[in-house]
Amino acid sequence: MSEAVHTLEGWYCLHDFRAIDWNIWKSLTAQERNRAEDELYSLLGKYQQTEDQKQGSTAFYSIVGQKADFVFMHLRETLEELNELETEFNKSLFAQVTVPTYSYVSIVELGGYMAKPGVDPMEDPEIVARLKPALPKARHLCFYPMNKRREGNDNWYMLSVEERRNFMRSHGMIGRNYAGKIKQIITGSIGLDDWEWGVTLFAEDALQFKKIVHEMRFDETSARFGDFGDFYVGNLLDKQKMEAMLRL
Ligand code: VOV
Repeated sequence: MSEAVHTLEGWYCLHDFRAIDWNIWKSLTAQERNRAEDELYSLLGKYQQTEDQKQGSTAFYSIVGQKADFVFMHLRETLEELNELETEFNKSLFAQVTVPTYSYVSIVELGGYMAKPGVDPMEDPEIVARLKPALPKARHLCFYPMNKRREGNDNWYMLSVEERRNFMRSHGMIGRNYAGKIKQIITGSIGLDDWEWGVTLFAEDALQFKKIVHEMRFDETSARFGDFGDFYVGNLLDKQKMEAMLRL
């Protein structure tokens, strides 16, 4: 039996991917479209208020390609609050022109491989800020779920904690090369959704997503043990950008 790594958890996370049914959107009257947009923007205003009160955070991005048109990434203290957000949006007029295409439920996680022994991390404001972050408003977002492989000799969970710590050290060395270029939010989802982690990356330059995933792919941590779900990539949205996207 290998020793489980101690993890720290922060805010719960919901990635809510939606497509817009443009036929329905175009079939509405101008007045109905205005009402639907007003509701959406008032919800965005509420999300910003929650963020200003440090009670959570929401990232709002368009998604390029056919997998979705936009994503809300919500962080909140409890699963109940995420449920309330989802239901409140689903009841909105604007939701009636959207189609849910994917969602992911997880929780902000910091692994314990690099933890300083004897220090209570929850006393460290730095750590707490990383567990309950204000999500970046970077130009681009990339999301994908991933597992650590459990197949034959490539079973991450059968490795000793020493071996895993060494792998994660080399992973972290690569990651550090992207400090200032990529902000990563790792969310754990074992027991919460279909993969073991959600990886959400923020960058001003979308090419950096390709650079870091490519470089990590050659590192044994990912080369041997990384299994990946679908990738989603997109661009920062705000009220003005959404108005332009929705304008007929
Ligand atoms: C953008 C930079 C970046 C940086 C600096 C970075 C650093 C670190 C450190 C120091 C640690 C260990 C924390 C601890 O345990 O103290 C981690 C942890 C983790 N990472 Fe990471 N990662 C980055 C980026 C980064 C990427 C791009 C990916 C996807 C990997 C790929 O192949 O697509 C990733 C994955 C993970 C995961 C799934 C975990 C948890 C693994 C576990 O088993 O617990 N991560 N990550």
